Order: sequence, then structure tokens, then C-alpha cells
Amino acid sequence: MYPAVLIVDDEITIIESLSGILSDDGFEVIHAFNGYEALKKIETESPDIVLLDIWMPGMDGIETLREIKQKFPNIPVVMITGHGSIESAVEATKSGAYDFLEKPLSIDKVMVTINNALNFRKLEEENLYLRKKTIEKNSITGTSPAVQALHREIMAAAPTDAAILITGENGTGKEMVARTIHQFSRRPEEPFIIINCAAIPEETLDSELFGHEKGALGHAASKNMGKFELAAGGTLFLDEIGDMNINTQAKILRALESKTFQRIGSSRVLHMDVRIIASTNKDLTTEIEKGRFRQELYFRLNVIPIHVPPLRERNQDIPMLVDTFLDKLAGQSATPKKTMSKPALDLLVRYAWPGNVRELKNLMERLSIMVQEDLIDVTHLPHPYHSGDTIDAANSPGELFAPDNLEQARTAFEKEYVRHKVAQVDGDITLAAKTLGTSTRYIKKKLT
Ligand SMILES: Nc1ncnc2c1ncn2[C@@H]1O[C@H](COP(=O)(O)OP(=O)(O)OP(=O)(O)O)[C@@H](O)[C@H]1O
Repeated sequence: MYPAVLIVDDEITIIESLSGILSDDGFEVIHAFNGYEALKKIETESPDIVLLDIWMPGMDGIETLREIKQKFPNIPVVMITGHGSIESAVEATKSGAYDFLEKPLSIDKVMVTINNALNFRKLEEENLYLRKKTIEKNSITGTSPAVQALHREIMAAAPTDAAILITGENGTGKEMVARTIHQFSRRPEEPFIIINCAAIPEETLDSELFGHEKGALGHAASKNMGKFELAAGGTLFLDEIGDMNINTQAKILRALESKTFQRIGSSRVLHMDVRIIASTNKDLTTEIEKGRFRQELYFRLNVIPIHVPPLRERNQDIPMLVDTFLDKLAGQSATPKKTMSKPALDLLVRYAWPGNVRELKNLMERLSIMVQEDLIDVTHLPHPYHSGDTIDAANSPGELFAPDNLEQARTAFEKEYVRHKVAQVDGDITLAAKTLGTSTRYIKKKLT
């Protein structure tokens, strides 16, 4: 198919001469004598590019350009201007014109400009396609009503600038949801910055968030930008906000209320321009009651609440997730894709998944390495997955006595013990780690 060019000019001689040249070069040519007609033709004939005269009676070129850009933002528009009318050319560029051609028109320049504009549009379309693919690849997948509802919530919240609080157990996909929101926000090209409030020591969290000047805190060797500054224009994701110390919470609240902040050691007031998304696996209302979380901050963050359901409440998505993970793993290792037998899949669907999607993903990684056959069957499933439920150590002593040596028995017991404790606190890994006096890393390792 030949590209279609719409020529908009009130001078018939220009239309005729341009039409002749462009038709000879294989373009399909459409024309319009004024802005109104041009808008109608764009709607009915969808040209690939518009050549638009800047001086026209009635709706002039600039006005027409603005209307076109508002209604059809993806069509490149090249303005045709009188000789030396730099001011209008500048105005046209500001209003979204791709380029401009000066009268008298040079055939070579017309052809080069049109081809450049069409190539540019093609690249833009390719970019858009790739971005859409990336978003799809990194979006939370699932056909269950729970995930479908989650999608609707994400799409409604994304284009606003309102703060969002994402809640859900560990490993449910909260970070993935935050990234998807950013991708569909009005600022997808801007930075997406994560700060893990649980992983950063209390003493350095302020400086991580707000930055510091050289010499601040008595030892800083150089100036450092904080996450608020790094995220400027984009999104700041405050992961595990429920674990943030109460004093830092007060500082964040102040910054969010005043929309300003200062680097530590500086008196300069910086303007804050970030969209805030926070996440937690804790019930913040309980944390507020216990005096561990500031109510005002909760209200600030919880403008749009989004809950990511645990995997056991959307277990119909498990077969699709298994397939997605096995597909990705095969791609990564350039090996044939493994599949899961129906009985094995049934067991996984019935399992309680205290570690949620992360646990499922890790299990798939493990199976794709350990299993030599192309079909993963029940016998390949490690303990406790082949029993189809969260194993309660007290109810299955036989399994725990199975190992023949003490080391294996100890490992098996430790795994079951951790699993049991995590299940008791509804999959809250941070809480389980605290209760057991260990790290979340250790717990996550035991869950895989
Ligand atoms: N629907 C999904 N499809 C594919 N992968 C997923 C999906 N949901 C989660 N994952 C994967 O599971 C893992 C855990 O997800 P993520 O880190 O977003 O969870 P989280 O709720 O933020 O966890 P935590 O609370 O522990 O930080 C990631 O590797 C993510 O890519």
C-alpha cells in the first residue's frame, strides 16, 4: 500500500504541482482547500502525513494544526510557510508540527521531508508496540475474576496523580502492580524509583529519601541526591512502608503535605514532583492502633487503595502462571519447554502457597533445572507440594521421620517449621521472620 499524503492549501496551483510530483513518486494524494475540509478528510481517509499551508482564509494553518494534533496526535504534519516567516514556523513547531517547508518549494526538500516524517512515524509506532509488549510481559497476568478486577482498578488509577496504597501478602505481585501503574501513568518515560523501607537501616533512610549535602551527618564525603529527587517527574515506590520508623514517617508526611523537602545539611527548599505509590503486607489500621503507624500518613497514602489477593484466592490462574513461567524459563535457557501433567497441576492448584506467586515462580525454576524429562509429573514435585496442601508438621510426622540421616531430617524439619509459622501469620514473611528471630531472606529460602 502506498502512503497517502493530504495536501491542504487554498492555492490550486500548489495542490496541482505537489500532487503531480508526489503521484509520480508513488504516493496516493488527497487534497483539501481549507482547515475544515482537511479535518473531515483526515477522519474519512486517514492519510499517513499532512502537508499544511500556514496562510489560509478562515481557519488558518496554525489553528488547523492544533485541531489536528488534538484529534489525531499521531499524524505527522509538515507546514508550508512563506519565505522568511520564521515566527510562524516557530509557533507551528511548538504546536506539534513535525517540520516545515519554505515556499517556493524545492522538490528535493519536499521528498526528503516527507520520507523523514514517515520514517519517524514508523519508529514511533514501533516504539509504541514494543512498549505495549513490555507492559504486557511485566503485567500481572491472570483470567480469574480477582485479577480481572485488579486490572480494572489499575487502569482506573494509573492516569491520575493520586497516591496509591497497595496491600497484599508477600510475593503476591505488589511491586509488579506498582510498575504497571507507572507504565500506564501519564509519566511512563520518567523514572520509576523504588525504596525498600524495610531493607534500609533507620539511620540512613532519611538520607536515602531526601539526599544530603557534602559534609552532612558529620561524614558525608560528597553530595548525594535522594530518591525524591531521583524520581522527579516520575513515580516513587515506597515498598514495605509498614516497616518504616515512626520518625521517618513524620518527615515523609511533612514532605507530602508541603510538596517540598530539603537535603540533609541544606537549607534550600526543593519542590517535590513525584507520584507516590506505597505498598505493605501489614494491616496498617492495626499498626495505627498499636501506635506504630501515623494515621495522617495512612490517609495521605491511602487515597486509592489497591489490594492484591493471595494466590490461594485466585488458584484458577495457577495453570496459566505455571505455563508462563515454564515458557520464560525455556526461553532463558534455550531448552525445550517443559510441561506439567494434569495430576501434578491439580496438586499445585490445591496447595495453599504461603509465599504466593514468588513461591510458585521459584518452584518452577527449581523443577526446570532438576527435572530431566519434558513432562513434569507428581513424582517430580518436592515436598510439600505433592501432598497438595500446606503441610502441618504435627499432622504428618511420617514425612518428617522419612530421612535416613540427621542432617536431612534437620533440614526437612526446619523447612516444615518455617512453612507452618508463615502459614500461621497468613503468609506475612516479615512478621514470621520477626517472630522466629531470623531474616526474611532465610524464610524465603526455606519456602522454596
Ligand atoms: N501475575 C504474575 N505473573 C508473572 N509473575 C508474577 C506475577 N505476580 C508476581 N510475579 C512474580 O513474582 C515475584 C514476586 O512479585 P513482587 O515482587 O511484585 O511481589 P511483592 O508482593 O511486591 O512481594 P514482597 O511483598 O515480598 O516485596 C516477582 O518475581 C514477580 O515477577
